[in-house]
Amino acid sequence: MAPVVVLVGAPGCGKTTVGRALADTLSVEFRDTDVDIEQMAGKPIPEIFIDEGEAHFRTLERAAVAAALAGGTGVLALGGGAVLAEETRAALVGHRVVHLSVELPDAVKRVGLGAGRPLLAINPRATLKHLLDQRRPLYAEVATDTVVTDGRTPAAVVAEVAALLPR
Ligand SMILES: Nc1ncnc2c1ncn2[C@@H]1O[C@H](COP(=O)(O)OP(=O)(O)O)[C@@H](O)[C@H]1O
Ligand SMILES: O=C(O)C1=C[C@@H](OP(=O)(O)O)[C@@H](O)[C@H](O)C1
Ligand SMILES: [Mg+2]
Repeated sequence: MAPVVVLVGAPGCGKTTVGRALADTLSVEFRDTDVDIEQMAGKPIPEIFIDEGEAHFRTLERAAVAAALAGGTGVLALGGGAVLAEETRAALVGHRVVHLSVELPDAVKRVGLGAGRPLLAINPRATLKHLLDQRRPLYAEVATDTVVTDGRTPAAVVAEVAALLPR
């Protein structure tokens, strides 16, 4: 069975937060490929970046996304960079994919100075701007729906995503 919904979007758009709450609302399981990658590697994401580098992380991520899509968990959150892989974009065709969109001001506020995102460890604002510019077309390419998250609470976003799903 396919996941009920796959969430994509930039770091800080709320994939993990909204995904977990949405899964609760729908009484289905929640899966986050970042957690799966950490389990595969046996270490946190920042350590994978430090020890093996981003390319290795992306290899693990492609495998984690493919396994999770085949696994059929209810709500599936991807990492923000998963859509960079052509293979992953192709694998998402036919799934219900919701892009949680966020623009720079809210993304910066939300990711703050948190240590969990190695790509944003240096100059988070400039890096996020670059990531958003590079990835916006890729999120649009894979998404079946887009839900705006700027200035909205996670609960409001959850309700809008839930309303898109078949009952
Ligand atoms: N709609 C929202 N409004 C305000 N803060 C949010 C919203 N969605 C998520 N957050 C907060 O932003 C941070 C990043 O959210 P997270 O779910 O980890 O994003 P992602 O998984 O997309 O990177 C968390 O601290 C979370 O509580
Ligand atoms: O944007 C990215 O390339 C990344 C986003 C992170 O996930 P979130 O989007 O959940 O923060 C995580 O997969 C890793 O740090 C790389
Ligand atoms: Mg996340």
